[in-house]
Amino acid sequence: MEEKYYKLLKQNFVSKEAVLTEIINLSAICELPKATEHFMSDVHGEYDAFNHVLRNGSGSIKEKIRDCFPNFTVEDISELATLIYYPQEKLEAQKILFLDNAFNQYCQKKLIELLKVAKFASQKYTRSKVRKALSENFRYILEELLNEVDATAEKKSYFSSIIQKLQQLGELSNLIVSLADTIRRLTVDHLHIVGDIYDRGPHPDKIIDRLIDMPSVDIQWGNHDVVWMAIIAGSPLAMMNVVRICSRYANLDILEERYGINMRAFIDYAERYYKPSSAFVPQLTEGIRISNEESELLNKLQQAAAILQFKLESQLIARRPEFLLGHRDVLNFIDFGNQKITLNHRVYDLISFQAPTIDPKDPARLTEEEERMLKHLLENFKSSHKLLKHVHFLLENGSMYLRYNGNLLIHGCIPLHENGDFKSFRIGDKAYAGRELLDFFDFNVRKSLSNPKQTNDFSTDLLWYLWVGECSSLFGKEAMTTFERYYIGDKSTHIEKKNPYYELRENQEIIKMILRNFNMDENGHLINGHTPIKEKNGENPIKANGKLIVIDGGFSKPYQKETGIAGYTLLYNSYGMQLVAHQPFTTVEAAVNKGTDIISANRLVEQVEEPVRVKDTNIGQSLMKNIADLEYLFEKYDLI
Ligand SMILES: O=P(O)(O)OC[C@H]1O[C@](O)(COP(=O)(O)O)[C@@H](O)[C@@H]1O
Ligand SMILES: [Mn+2]
Repeated sequence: MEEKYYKLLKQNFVSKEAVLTEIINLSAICELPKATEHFMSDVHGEYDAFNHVLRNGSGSIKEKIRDCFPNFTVEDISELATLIYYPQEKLEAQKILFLDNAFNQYCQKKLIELLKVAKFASQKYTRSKVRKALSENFRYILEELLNEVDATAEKKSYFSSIIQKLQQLGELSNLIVSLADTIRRLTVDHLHIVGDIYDRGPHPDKIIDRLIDMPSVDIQWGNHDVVWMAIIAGSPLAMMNVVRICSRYANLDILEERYGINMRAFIDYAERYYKPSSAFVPQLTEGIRISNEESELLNKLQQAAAILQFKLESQLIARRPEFLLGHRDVLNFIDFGNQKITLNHRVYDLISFQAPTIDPKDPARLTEEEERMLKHLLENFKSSHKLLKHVHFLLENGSMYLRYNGNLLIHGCIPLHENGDFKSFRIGDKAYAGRELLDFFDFNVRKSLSNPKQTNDFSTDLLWYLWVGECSSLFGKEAMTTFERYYIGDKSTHIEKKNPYYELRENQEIIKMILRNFNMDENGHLINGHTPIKEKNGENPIKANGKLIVIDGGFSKPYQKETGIAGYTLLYNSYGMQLVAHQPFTTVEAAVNKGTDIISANRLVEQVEEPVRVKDTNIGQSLMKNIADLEYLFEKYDLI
């Protein structure tokens, strides 16, 4: 086996010297500073804000400009940064402002500045990596220009002749756009999305399209992602939940326009059975207006989806006693005649509870019409090419957790008992806890999606458990009180009690224990999303003596009034980790025309004594293994 392996390896090299060259090349890469990782989470469909933070690299671009041009004023930095964030829009705005000649001069000046920044940003990469970051159309010209930007006097005319030619051919603007893209790509090397791309905001689909085009990205699934994935895995229950949330946040466009799902039959059904009710008034983001008619329709759709969700959930609870969700079988606790419900031995009045299609004797039963409609609608969802593409992207590039460069990334939590022990989830005679539990969930997410035709199988049902279950690492609460929030006035029933993890995670010993359970070094960090940090109440996103960082992006507009800011993102480069706080994003126009940025503060999480090098990273570890193999090959070259 060993021998075969080295024979194969040898085929990649024409000579012993070629092996040596590769060893030198890889060893040099290992000594380079570690590239920048960017962490975002809970983007919740807010494409413009997400796109802005992606473009400004949470402040990394401005930092590069500052380091490259120490004499630049704040205004100079902001000007150039805007051009790098939004090159197309910025150039168009400048064109209107200037006469032709002045515009050309502007372009020339900016091109030189951009080349200098690009050269500066490429310092920590190999030439081959920089070449890959240049757009194919302009690769040769850009390489020339990058080489010559600091040209000596005799080469100056060569440099300017290239620029003049580009100007004559009307290509200078395109080159600037391409160079700005390269700078952004060189500044942030890898992106982590720590869950919750979907729901509440209007454009999750655009976010995923953007992620698909990114060179290096991974995703840790959030509860709001898994519930969309569950639809493609065949769950009508997850589908009703998604329809309910889309109606609640006036986002039907995602389904109808973007994913091409025909909602006609469902709309018809909801119109026939439901009247608007105050608990179901759609939640609108500030500044968004809809007509009364639309609002009433969304109201009825939300009610219809909610009732169907509760029926299907009741069926699931009955067929999965092992999920221990019996106490959440709300429809079975209702006294329909008196419009009351008994929860935890207490009786509550139901408010505006409309259930026109429920048979009190068998409340979980779907009517024939509902059976047919749901079957049809599910087929519709499952034949949306775009949705399939997006879910498969999430599946292939995502996981329940990720261990990356010493850090552990998890959207929600690790379920714990109050005493800090791992809380286990029992299925049959096996109990899963900690890392084993997350591996079990991960395995079943993949299994359910490999059998999309099965709708009631264990794996598909488990995806619903991930949405509402007490031992779900994505939910992290005792129970989801959707029913109570809609129909019960007593607010104490609305509370969703968090898993003890959320208190215990303040303690660094707990985080170390979790890292050990994941077979990781205690020096690493745990990175979470999921829970908005209420900065205005003084909550600190850096916990457990710096070992745990919560980066709920707070992008979700409806939640910004609670948090007081638009949330956090994280950067990890060769100098350490920085947490970045963001203000709410306004519009692209304001960003382009006024240079409005949304970064309010950077906070150092940890500064390393020695800059982290590639050899200290995951990629570095595998490069070192390659080097060891190549060294062996080099030594025995003539014998193999
Ligand atoms: O405010 P909304 O959109 O009705 O959602 C409330 C529900 O969202 C949840 O907070 C889950 O969503 P998050 O993952 O964004 O926290 C549930 O616990 C809660 O019942
Ligand atoms: Mn979440």
